[in-house]
Order: sequence, then structure tokens, then C-alpha cells
Amino acid sequence: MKTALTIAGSDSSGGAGIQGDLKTFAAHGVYGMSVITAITAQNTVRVSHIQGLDPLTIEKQIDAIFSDIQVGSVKIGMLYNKRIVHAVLNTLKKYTMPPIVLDPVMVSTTGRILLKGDAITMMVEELFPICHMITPNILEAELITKMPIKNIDDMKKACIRLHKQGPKNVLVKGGHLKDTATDIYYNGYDFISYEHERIPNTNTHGTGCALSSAIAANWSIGYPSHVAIQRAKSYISKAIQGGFSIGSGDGPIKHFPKGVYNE
Ligand SMILES: Nc1ncnc2c1ncn2[C@@H]1O[C@H](COP(=O)(O)OP(=O)(O)OP(=O)(O)O)[C@@H](O)[C@H]1O
Ligand SMILES: Cc1ncc(CO)c(N)n1
Repeated sequence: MKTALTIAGSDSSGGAGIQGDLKTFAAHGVYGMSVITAITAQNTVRVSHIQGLDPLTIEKQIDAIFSDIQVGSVKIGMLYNKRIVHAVLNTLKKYTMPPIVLDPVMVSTTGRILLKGDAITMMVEELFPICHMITPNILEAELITKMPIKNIDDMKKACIRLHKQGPKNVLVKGGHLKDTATDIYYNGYDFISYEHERIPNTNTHGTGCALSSAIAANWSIGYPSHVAIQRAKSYISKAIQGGFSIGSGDGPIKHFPKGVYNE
């Protein structure tokens, strides 16, 4: 059985975070496990409350898994504060790690801060170097590189800057570009552009989380990064096409879209 672990925040509305990641793993036929870092009260309109978990509870969850179970890949999402970044980093360092994909979640689509300012530097300087891949969206890439990103050329420049911070691979997501949904991948040598036309659907809650957890799932199945991204992109495009309206804000993607198999 292939396995994958998500280390992330809980989303009470079920579209993003831990819940979205576990659905994505299941959609790929991969056995999912979770380490919860924070609990959010959120729906399709807003994040109304966040409770970061204490570092010991996070450390114990990670220990429980790695001391017993073979983990095929790790996805890291919302980390919320410096104490949590520190706990995750130091506990993961105790074990031999499978490939890690880090989605440097900073702000929710509804505008709530999901990573406090003083935790960003620690995440970049200490967590990035142990990651096989990072998957910032344009806003996150702008905040980290301190450069404006308006087009594909800017995304490539940002990839180079981000790669210098230590991750082996960088995928800058273009879901917030105007005309196309093009993501740019960089491995230190080559760029690959993953293109898809913009799907006119506002039910996109959970896209970023699902993309990174689909990459992790595909690694667990055995695909190399460039194929894992291709397959994750195809999964996410179908999931956005199938997204549905629940609630009065932006609804979730469809986590088990038609035409996507379980391995
Ligand atoms: N309207 C869309 N049509 C097609 N693909 C999209 C659309 N919106 C996002 N994507 C794709 O979804 C993936 C996630 O990208 P995005 O930039 O939205 O991440 P994010 O901002 O981290 O997500 P979230 O909105 O969940 O925080 C990328 O592969 C992106 O290209
Ligand atoms: C818990 C959680 N993680 C990530 C995101 C970003 O989509 C969110 N809205 N909530």
C-alpha cells in the first residue's frame, strides 16, 4: 500500500487543509495520514477563528507516525506560527525523510493570515532546504522574493531566486494570473511550463492544497517530479471543472472528479 502524510491545518469546511489533502490522497488510491498543526473555523466566506496547536502535540503526532509506519511522501501546508515551524522542522529532522513538498500557505483566499510574519523567515531559511519541492502561488512567491510577478518571465526569475533558498525543485503556481493558469517548474537547470486554460469557475477553494497533495500522492505511487506535476495538474483541472457551490462564497473543488482513477 502506498502512503502519504499531510502536515497541515484543519479546514472545518472540508475543502482545503487536512481534509482536502486526505481526500486528494484517497482519490489517488494512496493511504493518507495526518499531523494537525492548527484548527481553523472557516467556511466558504471567511476564516473566523484559528487555534495553533501546542508544539508538543505536533511533535508527538509526527513521532507516532515515523516511529512505526513507512511514509511514502510528505506534504506540508499551513504552519501558522514560529513555534509550529520550529516543532515540525526539529521533529522531522530526527527521521530519514521521504520527499517533502511544502506549500508555503500564507493567506487564505478569503484574506485571513495563515502564517504569521515572523514565521516566514524561519520557514524560508530552515524548512526550504529540507524540501524536495516548494509550491508557492504568485502572492507567496512575491512576498518571499520581494519582487513583483506579473508574467511568465517574472515567474521564472522568482523560481531562480526561490531555488537559491535551498529546495531542490520549485513550482510557482499561476492560478492568480489573468488569462491562463500556467505553472512554472524549475529544478536548478531547466524550466517546464505546465499550461492550462483558465477555467471560469469560482469554486476553487482548496486548489493549492490539492495540487501539492496530488504531487505527494504521485511521488508515493512512484512517478518522478515532472510527471507527478503533470498528473497533479490534470487532476486539479478536472477538480476545478467539477467544483460546486455549497455556501454563499467560493465553493470547493470536486475532490473525486470524473475520469480520474484510483491507482
Ligand atoms: N481558474 C482556474 N483554471 C484552471 N486552473 C486553475 C484555476 N485556478 C487555479 N488553477 C490551478 O490550480 C492550481 C493552484 O493554483 P493557485 O495559484 O490557485 O494556488 P493557491 O492560490 O495556493 O490556491 P488556493 O486558492 O487554494 O489558496 C495551479 O495548478 C493553478 O494553475
Ligand atoms: C487549513 C487551511 N489550509 C490552507 C488553506 C489555503 O487554501 C486554507 N484556506 N485553510
